Amino acid sequence: MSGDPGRPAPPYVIEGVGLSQSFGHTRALTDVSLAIQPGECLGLVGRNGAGKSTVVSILSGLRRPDTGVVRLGGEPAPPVGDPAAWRRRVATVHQHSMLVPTLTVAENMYLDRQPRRTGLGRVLPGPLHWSAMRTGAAEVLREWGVDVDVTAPAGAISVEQRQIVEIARALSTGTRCLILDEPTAALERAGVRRLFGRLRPLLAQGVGILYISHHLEEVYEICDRVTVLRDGRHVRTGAVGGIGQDELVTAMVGPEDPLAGTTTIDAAPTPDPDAAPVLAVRHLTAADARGSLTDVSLVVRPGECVGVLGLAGSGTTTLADAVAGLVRPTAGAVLVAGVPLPAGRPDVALRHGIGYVPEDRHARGYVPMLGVGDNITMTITDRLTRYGVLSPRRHLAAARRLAERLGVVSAGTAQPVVELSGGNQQKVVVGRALARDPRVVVAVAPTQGVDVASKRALLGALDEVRGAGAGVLLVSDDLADLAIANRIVVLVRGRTFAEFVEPPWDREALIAASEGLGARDDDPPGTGITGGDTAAGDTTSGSTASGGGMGGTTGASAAGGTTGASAAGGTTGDSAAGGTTGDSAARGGTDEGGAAQ
Ligand SMILES: Nc1ncnc2c1ncn2[C@@H]1O[C@H](COP(=O)(O)OP(=O)(O)OP(=O)(O)O)[C@@H](O)[C@H]1O
Repeated sequence: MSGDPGRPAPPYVIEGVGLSQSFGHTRALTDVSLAIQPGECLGLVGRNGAGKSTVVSILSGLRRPDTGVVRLGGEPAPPVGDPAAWRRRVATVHQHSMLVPTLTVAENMYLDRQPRRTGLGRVLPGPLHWSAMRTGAAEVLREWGVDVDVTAPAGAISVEQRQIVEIARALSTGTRCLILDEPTAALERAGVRRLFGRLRPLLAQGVGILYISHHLEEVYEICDRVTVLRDGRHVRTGAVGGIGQDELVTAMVGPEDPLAGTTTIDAAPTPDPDAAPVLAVRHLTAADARGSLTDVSLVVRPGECVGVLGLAGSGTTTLADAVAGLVRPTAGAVLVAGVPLPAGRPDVALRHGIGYVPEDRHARGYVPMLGVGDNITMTITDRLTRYGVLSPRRHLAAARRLAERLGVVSAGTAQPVVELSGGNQQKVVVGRALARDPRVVVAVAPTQGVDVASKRALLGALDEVRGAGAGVLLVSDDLADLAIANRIVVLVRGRTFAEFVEPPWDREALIAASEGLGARDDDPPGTGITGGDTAAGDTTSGSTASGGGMGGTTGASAAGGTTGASAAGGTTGDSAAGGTTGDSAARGGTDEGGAAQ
């Protein structure tokens, strides 16, 4: 590890020395070395395409480097091609789900190590002990606080649940070396807290962890040291306490990168409050395993970005899917520019101007073997044809323009998307959603897995769309994403719980609201949200003018329905809880009055 004066003494739990790897003309890694001591958590950071996942596949035994060696506990690693031997020594949670979707959650938890009933040793192993597998899996997942049916196929559970199953599976093998490649990308805050709560005792027991994340605050929270890669090369390694966040970002992007600290997102301009909504969601009710919706109403006006925040299972992704036609609601309506969309018809939603960035980019976002150009122009092929034949010239020009707009780094528009780094795949997905100049962009976690600088570029692209008069419905629990929002609607257990109408956003108030909590202790009287437990059916949601950096909030939820909005249907009522201001009610987009315009 060149340039690391504090290099720990061997034996290392895992050590990669002089690793180099090329893919065709792409040099993914050049002479990278890193090592992890027992009980140490090493962060590995770098921009999209810096080579982090390539390091992970080499250190997990999935790929033999062109040059360099891997040692585990000071000894040579098993040969590539003996995955079972590697799995006993190194537990890896990859960026892409490695669960077998057709097997049950319990079967996935015990892949390769199924418990068996007593047999006759090696000669005649006993039959699989299915009930032990189910009970064991349920127990581990209960410890993680995940309510998953272990007999359900892994393909049927949510992205977040899948990720937790993978992490729990990796940790339950008793390994001394754990590699986590963006483990929190699909986790909400409570999940991240739980994850860190699990990692700390493991570190105390001497397990070494390689931790990859684009969330730098996590690196500062859990890692002892951090290694920075740039363009496949080792740039720096040091104790996290000795490297400030700005320094870390500069090391990642390079001092002369135009994105280094310059691009900021300006405060969102206020859209015309009297403009007819470009998107209206009316009394939407939908059942879905990933979170149901009950009577949710909201509007998005031209030039407006409405953020939607909520914990996993709160219904935020179901709302996005229902607007995009991928979930069929049981009641309610979605209108684009006043025209009701038929339920469950994504093709019609697309034609009416909905651009969609799905949560699960690997399953729904792109066709892996198709090139960047084919993927990014997929929603506009009708516009690129002449006399029924695709015009190669127009196709190439559109592909280049879109890839450039999103800053997709690839070997060219013909490169299959499967070969791109995770963050660049995400840019292709966003590019595809924006290609058709949509009236409304519905984006779920659009910056997931994207590096800090590219994040600004992606959010900038959404901001631009909004600036050009489209509406944006932005579902994200990354509060940095929500910086571009004009309003933020918070869902709790499928219902609208609160609405924040005036930036700048108060981080703590947003988090509290998403967890169904009311005013913070330190809020002055008369400010903040007073929200009860929506399940109790007796919610009292107040609203306020801005105070303490928090915009006015107007709660609107549940059967109590003291705030008229969606539950009462039809009017925006003042809150009985007091503190309601005309401002928040007038601008509150959940009012059906707005939706009806
Ligand atoms: N199978 C492959 N075929 C061709 N090129 C590849 C392949 N896998 C990775 N690459 C290239 O190697 C480089 C490093 O990619 P890698 O996935 O390791 O980056 P990363 O740092 O993990 O990025 P991200 O943060 O976006 O996940 C990229 O230029 C990528 O396009």
